[in-house]
Amino acid sequence: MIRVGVNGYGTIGKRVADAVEAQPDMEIIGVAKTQPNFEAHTAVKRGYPMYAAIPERAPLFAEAGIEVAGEVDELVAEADIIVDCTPSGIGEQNRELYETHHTPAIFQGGESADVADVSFNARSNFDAARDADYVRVVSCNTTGLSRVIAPLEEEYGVEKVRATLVRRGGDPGQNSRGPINDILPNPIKVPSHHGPDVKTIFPDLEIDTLGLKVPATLMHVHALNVTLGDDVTGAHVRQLLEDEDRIYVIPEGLGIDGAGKLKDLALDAGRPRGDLWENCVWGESIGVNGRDLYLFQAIHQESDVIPENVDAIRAMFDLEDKETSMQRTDRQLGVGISGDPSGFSEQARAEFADDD
Ligand SMILES: NC(=O)C1=CN([C@@H]2O[C@H](COP(=O)(O)OP(=O)(O)OC[C@H]3O[C@@H](n4cnc5c(N)ncnc54)[C@H](O)[C@@H]3O)[C@@H](O)[C@H]2O)C=CC1
Ligand SMILES: O=C(OP(=O)(O)O)[C@H](O)COP(=O)(O)O
Repeated sequence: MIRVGVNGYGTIGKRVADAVEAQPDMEIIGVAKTQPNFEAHTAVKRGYPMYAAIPERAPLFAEAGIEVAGEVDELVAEADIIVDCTPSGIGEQNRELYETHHTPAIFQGGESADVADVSFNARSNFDAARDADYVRVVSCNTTGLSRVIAPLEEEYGVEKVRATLVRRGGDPGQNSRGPINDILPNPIKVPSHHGPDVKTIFPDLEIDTLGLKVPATLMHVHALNVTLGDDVTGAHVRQLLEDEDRIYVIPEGLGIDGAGKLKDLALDAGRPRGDLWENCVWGESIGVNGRDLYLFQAIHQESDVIPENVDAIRAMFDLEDKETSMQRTDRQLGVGISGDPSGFSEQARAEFADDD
């Protein structure tokens, strides 16, 4: 049983904690937080021991009625691995703490690539993280791009990727973010940082990306053009993507015409926090002209990286091969929307219970 600590219990951290706890081969031994806000109370309700990320603030937790199990360095000392889910730039500062205690760590995509030995996407380079001490799970957008590029590259070869990323302005709780009423080229300079980030996973890939930010909190939407190595048909590409567990090809006829209805689908299905761990590719958008493939996909920024963090732990401890780890993660979480979108989580869990 791998003993996991989560440092930084916000949007990503709380989801990672629940996903780890749902696995049979790992457990949460504590989470570190800076303040006793509503998420701290949720952590307590879920039974996660609470550690003070900033020692001087420990008394605030006691005042809020939250028992503190210790300070963050105690959590780091006790854990087999820390998943660092602190805001961009803080993870880099924390690396010294992890090194001091010889505790391996996973960082998130807001950190620069050189924070870790390996940038990770389970589908694309699982084995690169084997036995690594420091791994960075790439950002939500890079994860979304990598999951599509990997099967295309394997099946047809990829000559060039061009992607326009329409990014949500902030997460639902980030009321200080924007824009509120604007459409921002962001970054204005082309290419955006996403292309180079994808190249941390596919070093030889030709890719240009453009980014925008819009007044939405739901999801990112990508418009993708991939020049493939072979002439293909749309139907062939569609089948290839449908065969990927972490890609949901949205069927025609469901009336899902945007990110809002995708989120409704997840909520109707009873998914925790309305999460959509899969890339959501509109089936109707998959179009081919010679070797040029086009498609639209929506990426749920708050949750697509969550299964990747679980797989990164298994890779770093050399617990499973890629396929076994990804399948186990997916089944425990309920990843994989299939025929009946209204009941997929329960169905996936039941299948797993049958298997084990
Ligand atoms: N929210 C998103 O859409 C995605 C975020 N990421 C990356 O994940 C990382 C975390 O992002 P979020 O969860 O969105 O941030 P967040 O702001 O929701 O959560 C970060 C948490 O860390 C806490 N924190 C701040 N300083 C700390 C410290 N010194 N020690 C311990 N905890 C501290 C904050 O109070 C907060 O609870 C970033 O690198 C981000 O770029 C990656 C994919 C998607
Ligand atoms: O890494 C992300 O996006 P990005 O790859 O577009 O920079 C995550 O969605 C977090 O982005 P944020 O820095 O806008 O919170």
